[in-house]
Amino acid sequence: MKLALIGFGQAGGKIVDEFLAYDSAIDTSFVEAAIAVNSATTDLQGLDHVPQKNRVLIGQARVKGHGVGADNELGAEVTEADIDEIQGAIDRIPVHEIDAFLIVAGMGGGTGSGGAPVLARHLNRIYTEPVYGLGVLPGTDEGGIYTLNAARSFKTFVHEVDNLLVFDNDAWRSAGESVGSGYDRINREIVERFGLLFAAGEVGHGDHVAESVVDSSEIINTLGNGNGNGNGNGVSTIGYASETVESESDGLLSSFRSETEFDEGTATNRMTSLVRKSTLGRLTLPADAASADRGLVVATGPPEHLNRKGVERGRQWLEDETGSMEIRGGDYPLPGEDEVGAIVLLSGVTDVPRIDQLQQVAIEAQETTENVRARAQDDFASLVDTGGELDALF
Ligand SMILES: Nc1nc2c(ncn2[C@@H]2O[C@H](COP(=O)(O)OP(=O)(O)OP(=O)(O)O)[C@@H](O)[C@H]2O)c(=O)[nH]1
Repeated sequence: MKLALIGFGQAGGKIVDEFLAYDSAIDTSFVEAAIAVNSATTDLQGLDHVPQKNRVLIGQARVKGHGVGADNELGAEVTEADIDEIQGAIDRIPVHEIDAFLIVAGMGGGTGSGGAPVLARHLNRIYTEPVYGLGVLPGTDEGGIYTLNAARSFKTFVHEVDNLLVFDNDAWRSAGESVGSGYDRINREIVERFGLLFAAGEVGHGDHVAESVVDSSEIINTLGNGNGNGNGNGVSTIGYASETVESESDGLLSSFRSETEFDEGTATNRMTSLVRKSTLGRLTLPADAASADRGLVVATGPPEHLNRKGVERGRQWLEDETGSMEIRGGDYPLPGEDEVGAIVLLSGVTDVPRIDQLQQVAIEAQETTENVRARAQDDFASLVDTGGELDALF
């Protein structure tokens, strides 16, 4: 499917940058346009792929290009004030050629966390195309303010978008990695999963006609349709699993194999177990698959290793697992690749322990912050209080 990507804040911009690198490395282009919005000049300068003219600096009057310092209320305010600047960049996109907007943001900071929901509301008011969000949750070790920001942003963002796709940094961090290299690796993981899904809905592999290619409308129907007012179709998470196979260009063995020798049973069993692995393994946002409302299974890999029966079995398994009748399935053929994979999109998940935990910690952080503020005010008052015996200068 064709997307207009908008990266909000530092994390959002870096992930969109990575999407652009991925999009040009594969031969199915799903990025129609990419914009980066930030209140920090240096973050915009650090991007490699987003075109210069599509980098929008907001909040200059308030923060002079220095960012909002993890204050997401300020992030929302400066976005509101400078929405015309962002609209100016969006006006250059041929919106009639896109299937959806995707706003990408880290939810723990200030600019993306506060600004992304404001932009989602704005876009949903103006355009009929669906507006999706890709929200990144902070690690649990980042501290109270990031958790509080993320919980408040999540609560707001989810109602302003047609679906909120979520990636949890906490579930994907590895011990012993520096923050910088950790994010680079995580960003590649993000882009591989979401990129494969969006590219699947944009198949253009010439004469390789798959048995049942996934269409962008199937992704949109799974995520939730744009009805012009956002209106929350809930939260989505993605699973992915793959296995190396021998591709047709891999030498003698395969060159002797004819169409009729295609091992239907192996391909079917492989795909069924990949769908299970993908659903029950590490999701972008860990969640109980049984709580999903809708789902989509996409089989990827060399067309000679994909069969309709495999997708159908995987789809049926997911139907049983979720108890949902709205599980779609299809192929994304990748000629010449040596991996067969299964992407599982679970939409409308409600059993998400990480969100419950995030909200709980955020409520505690909010209470602590209020108490500390109140105490600090009292302490300050008593610090300067002289019992009325000293006059102020003016
Ligand atoms: N996956 C991923 N997460 C990131 C990356 N950079 C930051 N984050 C996460 O995103 C959160 C928000 O950080 P930023 O995107 O830097 O914040 P911002 O939106 O630019 O806002 P301010 O810096 O406060 O103006 C952090 O708490 C991290 O959890 C990144 O490159 N990849």
